[in-house]
Amino acid sequence: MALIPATILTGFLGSGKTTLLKRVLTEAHGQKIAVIENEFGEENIDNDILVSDTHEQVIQMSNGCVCCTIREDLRATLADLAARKRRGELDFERVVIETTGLADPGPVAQTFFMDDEVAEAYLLDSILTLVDAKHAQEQLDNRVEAQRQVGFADQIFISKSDLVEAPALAALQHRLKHMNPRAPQRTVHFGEVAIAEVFDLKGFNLNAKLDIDPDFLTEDGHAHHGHDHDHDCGHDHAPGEACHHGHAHHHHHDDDVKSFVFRADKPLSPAKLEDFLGAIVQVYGPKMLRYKGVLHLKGTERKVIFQGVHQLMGSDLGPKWAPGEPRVSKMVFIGIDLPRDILIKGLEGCLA
Ligand SMILES: Nc1nc2c(ncn2[C@@H]2O[C@H](COP(=O)(O)OP(=O)(O)OP(=O)(O)O)[C@@H](O)[C@H]2O)c(=O)[nH]1
Repeated sequence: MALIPATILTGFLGSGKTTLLKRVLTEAHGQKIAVIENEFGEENIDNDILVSDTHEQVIQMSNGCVCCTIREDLRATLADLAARKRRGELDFERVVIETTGLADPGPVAQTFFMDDEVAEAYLLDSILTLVDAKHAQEQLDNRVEAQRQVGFADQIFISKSDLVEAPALAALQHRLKHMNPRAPQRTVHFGEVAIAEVFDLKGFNLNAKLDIDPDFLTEDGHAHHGHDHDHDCGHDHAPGEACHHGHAHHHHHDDDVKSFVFRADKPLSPAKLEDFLGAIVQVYGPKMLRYKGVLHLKGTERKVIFQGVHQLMGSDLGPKWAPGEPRVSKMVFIGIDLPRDILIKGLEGCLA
């Protein structure tokens, strides 16, 4: 049986998850979608909103948060849905999990890898994160959950851009890009987004490529993040405008979630790499939110697609390197206070 694609919809409280989901379900004529709703309270308001307008299967998981207390419920719900589909009792083509605004997407994503029954039935398509343009700066300053939701995203949707001025939006986009350079960003007005931009993104499975703006990489390659001039630098200038005072800038936000990229022109040794990454995830796994890469490994003519969440990692053989295509390994790491230099040095030590 074909794997059932699953989408995790996350975003801080009030960021517009339900609004977006409702739009998508309304638009998704002909597609049968099972929705797993997770809310804290007993009253599931979102559920009513969704059910009144659509004919989807909505499974409600209340009284806890899907990422912690009721994670076993999530596993059981997913397994049960798949079993009922197999038996012909339920008919659906994909699953959407809407998490609570305070959920950490990590454990939710891990459910798709850790449990055999779930892993055999589902394919995690992508993690979509809603970011509230009006409130995100403050949420990101104060709430680690909000940061992690951005760090995990395969696609970022920015809601409520109608409520902010263009420079504030640009500053937010800049900040998000530095936290997660891998996730494309797109503004959405009251959830208005084409279904093709929501489903089958294959973001998590990374079948295709790492979409990282090359200029961004050069900028980010420096140890000093001299680019966040637009916040808290103590000088009066418009957001987005560079600060012209001559002192050295630090990363003023001190966002816990940061990212960096490793690149190598020479092939990597599979054995060395496995040893090194295996050791690294033992130590830093809890801080490693997402890491992904396209690798050139010695001994294979095919690209190796590598990805992980916390301690769990996996790799797949991708397509062959095209004739004349530069065989460059690229890996992006997104995490909390990751020791960039240790990781980069270690990876350089893995060259064949
Ligand atoms: N101005 C504006 N408001 C929006 C936009 N998108 C959503 N909203 C409003 O924001 C509020 C919260 O939206 P929801 O979709 O309920 O947010 P949520 O993320 O599901 O909220 P929780 O489930 O409580 O975490 C609602 O009043 C929406 O109408 C937008 O693009 N612009």
